Amino acid sequence: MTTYNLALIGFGGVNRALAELIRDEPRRFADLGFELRVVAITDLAFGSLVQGEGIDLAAVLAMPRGSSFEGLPGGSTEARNEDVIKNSPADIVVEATFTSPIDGEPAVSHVRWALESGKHVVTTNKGPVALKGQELSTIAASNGVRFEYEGAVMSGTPVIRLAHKVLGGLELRAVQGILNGTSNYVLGRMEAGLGLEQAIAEAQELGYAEADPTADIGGSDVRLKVAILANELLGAGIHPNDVETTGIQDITSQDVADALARGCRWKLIGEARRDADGTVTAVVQPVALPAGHPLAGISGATNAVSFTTDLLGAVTVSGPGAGRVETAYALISDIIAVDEFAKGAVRA
Ligand SMILES: NC(=O)C1=CN([C@@H]2O[C@H](COP(=O)(O)OP(=O)(O)OC[C@H]3O[C@@H](n4cnc5c(N)ncnc54)[C@H](O)[C@@H]3O)[C@@H](O)[C@H]2O)C=CC1
Ligand SMILES: N[C@@H](CC=O)C(=O)O
Repeated sequence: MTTYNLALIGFGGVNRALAELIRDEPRRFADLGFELRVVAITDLAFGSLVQGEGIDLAAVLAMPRGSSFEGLPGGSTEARNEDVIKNSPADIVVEATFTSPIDGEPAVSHVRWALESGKHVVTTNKGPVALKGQELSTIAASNGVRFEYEGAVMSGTPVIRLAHKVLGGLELRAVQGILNGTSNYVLGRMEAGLGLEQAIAEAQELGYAEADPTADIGGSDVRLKVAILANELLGAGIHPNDVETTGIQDITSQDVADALARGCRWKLIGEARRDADGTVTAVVQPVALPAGHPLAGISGATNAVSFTTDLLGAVTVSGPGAGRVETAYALISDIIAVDEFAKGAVRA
């Protein structure tokens, strides 16, 4: 049985959910042909912890936020990310710190340090993928390791890998969908009569929202996801700033009620489309969809994306777009991809 040593960078909702799965369900991984051992954790709130023989996850998960790893063997008060990423005995670095829609930092540096140290990276962080994806994938390839990021779009619902593997041989012409769980949840709660702020607070409590929820409501989270899909699937080579973006911040309770009265539902739609001249146009905007539209019935934190293809027409995938456990699953699917690569490399 292969054992992969993990370094968890960021110990918030998603990485804690992954740690809980490793603690509670080792059989799930054994059935996949490997076991997972967490040898390092860093977080701004806790500091750093490196224990090469494996960290007692039950003990660290029981530590309240605000306590420190200092005092534990291999522990320190500060999140010594660079040292831990470069020098801990991890095979796979799991990056789940805050997403920065501006420059992707510090996650871009975390990913780069790991790949240049010959460590695989799995991440749910959209910043490095949307802003430096091509560069980081090139670094990964030249170091013989994987850079995997399925959770960057639609949480654990397979989108990127599915489109690459299962829609191969089709010409993709456009991608369009609901790509932010928080804003979709909030719009649904506003339909039920809640105010915007109250609905956002619920989404935060449920673990859907970004650390700064204006990224969800203002559209910058979807902008990153549209840029990722446009670059990955349409070969667009665009920057997130190329995606014209309007969020739902100006949609009022009255707008929501008026739409419902007309049989419509407001949705935040992200889209990238290849035009006749070959260029790709990408846009994020709220749209009041008629009830019969396939995306109108997508509710709560569920997301959906529709691929427009030449031979099949529209192919739509729907599933969770946010959530701690759901997103931790994306990391597991990435680790499976790393394992396939590692075993394939061994066989070769
Ligand atoms: N929660 C969700 O549904 C989804 C989250 N994501 C992405 O996954 C990432 C993690 O999400 P969550 O766990 O929900 O966020 P979170 O806010 O619960 O956790 C992030 C953790 O990272 C830590 N952190 C921030 N900067 C750090 C630094 N420089 N060094 C060390 N630790 C640092 C914070 O203290 C916090 O504990 C984010 O980038 C988010 O955009 C992606 C898909 C879905
Ligand atoms: N905050 C995001 C989490 C996933 O990317 C969302 O609500 O969709």
